Amino acid sequence: MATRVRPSSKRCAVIGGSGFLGRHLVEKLVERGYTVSVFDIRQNFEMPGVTFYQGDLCDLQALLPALKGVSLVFHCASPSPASDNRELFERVNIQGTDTVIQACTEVGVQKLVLTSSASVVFEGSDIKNGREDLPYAKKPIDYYTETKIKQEKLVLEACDKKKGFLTVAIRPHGIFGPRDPQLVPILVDTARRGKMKFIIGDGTNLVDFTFVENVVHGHILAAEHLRPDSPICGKPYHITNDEPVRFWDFMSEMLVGLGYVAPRYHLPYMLVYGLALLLWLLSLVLRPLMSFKPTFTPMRVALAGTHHYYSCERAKRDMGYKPLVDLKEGIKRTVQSYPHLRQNAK
Ligand SMILES: NC(=O)C1=CN([C@@H]2O[C@H](COP(=O)(O)OP(=O)(O)OC[C@H]3O[C@@H](n4cnc5c(N)ncnc54)[C@H](OP(=O)(O)O)[C@@H]3O)[C@@H](O)[C@H]2O)C=CC1
Ligand SMILES: CC(C)=CCC[C@@H](C)[C@H]1CC[C@H]2C3=C(CC[C@]12C)[C@@]1(C)CCC(=O)C[C@@H]1CC3
Repeated sequence: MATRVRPSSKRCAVIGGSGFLGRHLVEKLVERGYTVSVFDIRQNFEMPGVTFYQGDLCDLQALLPALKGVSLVFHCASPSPASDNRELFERVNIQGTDTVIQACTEVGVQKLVLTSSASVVFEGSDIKNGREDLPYAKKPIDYYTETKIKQEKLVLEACDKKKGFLTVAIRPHGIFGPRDPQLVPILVDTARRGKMKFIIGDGTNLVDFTFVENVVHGHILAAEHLRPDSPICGKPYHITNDEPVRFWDFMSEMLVGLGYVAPRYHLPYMLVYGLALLLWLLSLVLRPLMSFKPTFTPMRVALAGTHHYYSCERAKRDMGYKPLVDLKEGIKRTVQSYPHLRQNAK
């Protein structure tokens, strides 16, 4: 049993704090006067007011020192959604999250804020202004989503006012911004390989893309509203830019901002989805012989060709959430932050 140190309300830990969202969160917390412990499998920056603990969150003994004396923990670590390693997702997102809860209880952490995902309700068909009471996906579209569902349930079910352990889950959608390792880099890579010429479907599908600083704001508001008398205990909250946008308009704006040509030829959604499914099956069958990763996975095609946007009314009502940076400004800041990904960049 670990010894308990009296937790300070301005001391917090960010698990996954070296990642895209995690690092933005750490920077904002420090700006707001928090002392931060980062726990991550890798360390990629240094900052005054931040102590690093390197380790695997599945390892209880490695986690305990990082959480000791801390009253608030943010858990935003996950394997990349681009992976298809089922065992890794189960180990990190399910068993690892169980270990995080165990570590919090052992050292007397009072609040746990989980970064979940709005995709926990997404099954590949349209969601328009979806609220948090939508049922979890019965047929999750990939292992990432399947394990994010189980992870969210674990964290919300662990909320126990009597024991003084309060939890909440933030469900962002399509996070973008400076240093994002996924959306813009994958988009640019696809464009550079000449594969961003086509619009999947009629191009009118609306989607949420959320600027990273708004996601950070939602996390901090949740942490600061998490009290025994608060309605947010044990509940999930959508955090979005509250500005659903056509998926293909958003992608085109990013591409054109970086000097690439916007996609313009339309392809039928079902045709592309069918091809993506076929390629994915082929990659599974051929795995013992050769490894190839299709760019257009069934998940990405579904995300690119359907409506999926979510209401953040509950976050507005219960924690006074309002996006701080609008989509136009978010896109501008993101484009400016990637000079090396511009067309013609050396
Ligand atoms: N990006 C998005 O659009 C969305 C993300 N989310 C959620 O937000 C969270 C943060 O995502 P994002 O910042 O994009 O992801 P990142 O991959 O940038 O950050 C996750 C961090 O967690 C680390 N990590 C992974 N496995 C472990 C482990 N076993 N022990 C300790 N650290 C580990 C990663 O290290 P390494 O890189 O070496 O694996 C990385 O530093 C995730 O929970 C994700 O599910 C939700 C909705 C949308
Ligand atoms: C069609 C194509 C190749 C577009 C390139 C952009 C995509 C890589 C992104 C578009 C929507 C993004 C998204 C996620 C990852 C990156 C995209 C597929 C998530 C799956 C990340 C993790 C989540 O929790 C949900 C996200 C939904 C949107």
